[in-house]
Amino acid sequence: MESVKQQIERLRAEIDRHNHQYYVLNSPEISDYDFDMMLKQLESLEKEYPEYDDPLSPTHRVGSDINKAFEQWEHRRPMLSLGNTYSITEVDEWVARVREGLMDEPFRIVGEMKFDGTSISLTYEHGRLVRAVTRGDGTRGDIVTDNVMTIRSVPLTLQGSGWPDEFEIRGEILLPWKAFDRLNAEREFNEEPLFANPRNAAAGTLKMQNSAEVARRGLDAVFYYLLGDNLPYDNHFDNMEAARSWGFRVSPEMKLMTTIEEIDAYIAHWDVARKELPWATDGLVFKVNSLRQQLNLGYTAKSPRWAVAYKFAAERALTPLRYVSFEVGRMGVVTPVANLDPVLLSGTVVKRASLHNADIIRRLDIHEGDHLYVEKGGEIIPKITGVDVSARVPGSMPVEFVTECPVCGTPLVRVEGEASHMCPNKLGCAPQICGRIEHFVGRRMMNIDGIGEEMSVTLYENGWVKDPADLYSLGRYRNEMLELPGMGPRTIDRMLEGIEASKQVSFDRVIFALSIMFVGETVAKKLARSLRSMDALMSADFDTLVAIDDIGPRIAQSVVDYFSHPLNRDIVERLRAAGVCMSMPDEPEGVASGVFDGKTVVISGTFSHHSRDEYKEIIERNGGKNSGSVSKKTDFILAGENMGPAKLEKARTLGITILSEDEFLNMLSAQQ
Ligand SMILES: NC(=O)c1ccc[n+]([C@@H]2O[C@H](COP(=O)([O-])OP(=O)(O)OC[C@H]3O[C@@H](n4cnc5c(N)ncnc54)[C@H](O)[C@@H]3O)[C@@H](O)[C@H]2O)c1
Ligand SMILES: [Zn+2]
Repeated sequence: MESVKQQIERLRAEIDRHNHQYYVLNSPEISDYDFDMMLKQLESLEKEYPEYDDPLSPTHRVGSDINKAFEQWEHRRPMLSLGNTYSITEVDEWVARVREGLMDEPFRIVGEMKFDGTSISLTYEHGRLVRAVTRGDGTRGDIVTDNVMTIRSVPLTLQGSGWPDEFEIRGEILLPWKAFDRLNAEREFNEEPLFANPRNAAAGTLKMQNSAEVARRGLDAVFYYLLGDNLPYDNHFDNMEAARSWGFRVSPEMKLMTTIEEIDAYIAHWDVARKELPWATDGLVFKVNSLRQQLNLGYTAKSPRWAVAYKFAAERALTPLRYVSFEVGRMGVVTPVANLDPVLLSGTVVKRASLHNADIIRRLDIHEGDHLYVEKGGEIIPKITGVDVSARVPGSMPVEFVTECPVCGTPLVRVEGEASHMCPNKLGCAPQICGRIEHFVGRRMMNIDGIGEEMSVTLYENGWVKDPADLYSLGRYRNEMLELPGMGPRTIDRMLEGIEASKQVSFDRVIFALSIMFVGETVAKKLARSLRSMDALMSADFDTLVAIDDIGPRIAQSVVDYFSHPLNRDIVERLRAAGVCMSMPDEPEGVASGVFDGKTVVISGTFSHHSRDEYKEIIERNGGKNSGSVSKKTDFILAGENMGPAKLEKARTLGITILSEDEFLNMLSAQQ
């Protein structure tokens, strides 16, 4: 038997691990509800056995999102979590505690949405944004000013009047449902792992090193706390209205209330109505309105006593597993899918849910015919979260991951260090071949009209197209194609015209179209821009590839592997012979003037003449190297508007030359 002490230690270790998965890796393994229950269990054990308490226990701390790639900033006022409840009774108990704490003084409560994103603290001085910091560990957070500045709904300079000379405003960075769906569709298409929910996607995006990519993803922000020494009002509600008038997005669903009945009605209303909001919410937050009363109630180590979160339970259903199917993607990755008895969840019928990989099947310990819990909370992708073991048929066998490809029968291999199994028969396994053809013709690759998933299969099954290069000689099967039902001359002509037109598609998209593992749209662009031709790409060795910005060892190895295969080289040669574009056009202007030869340049802030990415290219074209952080090795800083003060400070101490946008452009034109 586990002793209480052992139990406490086990819970702490488990919770620490889940915190890391959630805040740092942005890929939670268990539901929020299960996590919260685990934490509550630890809390009550620690309360019951205070002799085992430990100041480092996760019950006393805020989960940390600190990432070593960023500079940190110490919060002037700690950023805490919120006490959370899952029932109206617990909200009622909180109201009673507030009443008691305020010694029966009358008070009002503000109800608002609990936005499901990641917290941010913005500091404004003289009406200008100077700094954006994540919650971090509550005491120190990561400086993410550059990324936050890409969010259009964050005012860089304030409107109206009446703001304090210096103040902090806190809120949530969110990825609206629409942007989330688009991002995941894109990732699915590129066979990249999907984000479990908009919260993880928002948190992951905010921590990216490439602000242009952050801008592209379409983050948004809503604000819900104003802090400072000279706030305009003595209460939360009016301060938020003031912030709204300065240009901040503040939740329009805020409401002032006094009774538990009103709170109850507010919960009942928003439990349903929230589904219409453009972004994910995971509950409601109730706050005491008066700032003086907030001060009187104070804080615990982890959360304010004057606020509480009411969390909506994720919708969960129990349904029998019919069977597990194994599906082969274009890269050969085999994905297990649970096929379920259809069940209604959050308004949609769920029939299938990915089980991701063998480890997850084993961890859930799924047996044939088991009843599975399916959840759809903040996440739109249904997720299997557990098994109802009590309903298990005695003697039923655990679900085993297949050892051979379900389509071509080739024994599967497991790539070392990866969770996935692959069918290595790249050149003979039908779903992989059809998947690659379908990818090749896709809108963002060669953009060939008239060929989709079904047509790819038809072309392959009839032996007309066995790889993407075969498309360019498809015309010779015109007569045979005409014999197929549903294939009129117009359909065929449209296809052939689309194929002809695809020869004009730019080189970076050709690289993306090839289906090289880990080479998505962004990576393809990087490769095209720095290597400039197919010949250079094909002959690039590992070292050449990893030296390119943002190309890591995994991608580099995959590119080398791809071109080491004679059949892939053959495809490329046949594409070349067909007239497909094999290089980037020559640079029209500013060919390597060498102003920045061998110099390291850091770009910071926002610019008016070119985008940050354009400046990066200009620097590279002129012999320089871009770097994300200021260090002794930095030669120049190209400083735009609103450069982060921490960077500025560091640059000054190190004596680095700071160039304004105009100075930078003058330097270039002087050389030409
Ligand atoms: N599934 C897992 O493995 C796992 C692991 C760790 C944490 N979690 C989840 O994260 C939660 C803990 O995270 P947390 O500490 O960020 O707490 P929280 O998300 O429960 O609540 C605090 C946060 O709510 C946000 N918030 C949104 N709207 C708000 C508003 N109107 N007013 C004030 N704050 C608002 C703020 O960012 C604040 O930091 C847990 O309850 C758990 O559900 C899950
Ligand atoms: Zn196969």
